[in-house]
Amino acid sequence: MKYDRLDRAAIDENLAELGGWALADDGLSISKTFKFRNFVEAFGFMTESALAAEKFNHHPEWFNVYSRVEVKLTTHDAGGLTDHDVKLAKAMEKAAARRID
Ligand SMILES: C[C@H](O)[C@H](O)[C@H]1CNC2=NC(N)=NC(=O)C2=N1
Repeated sequence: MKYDRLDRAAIDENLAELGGWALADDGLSISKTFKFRNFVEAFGFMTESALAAEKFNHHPEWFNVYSRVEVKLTTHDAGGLTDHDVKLAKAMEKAAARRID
């Protein structure tokens, strides 16, 4: 397990590659809102993301209402952003193939 915090240059680089993720004002987390056609699609995304999270032992903070899932990623053990957040964000992008915007 690597808990090294990413520096600002690494964060910016990864955010540019990921697309659509916003860095929090305090620089300690990234977030993105995913929209789906309905609750089943949103929950499918959450299910696939949950399996990736378990595999990585790295878990999202998230909030779901019907077809919308708001996601926030941070590494609690490191008090900020690490490679683990980037890895989970990439897995969530894959899981969100059926998003509508
Ligand atoms: C004990 C367990 O391995 C740790 O608490 C893991 C679990 N999932 C985690 N998820 C996230 N997002 N940050 C962590 O620091 C973290 N730590």
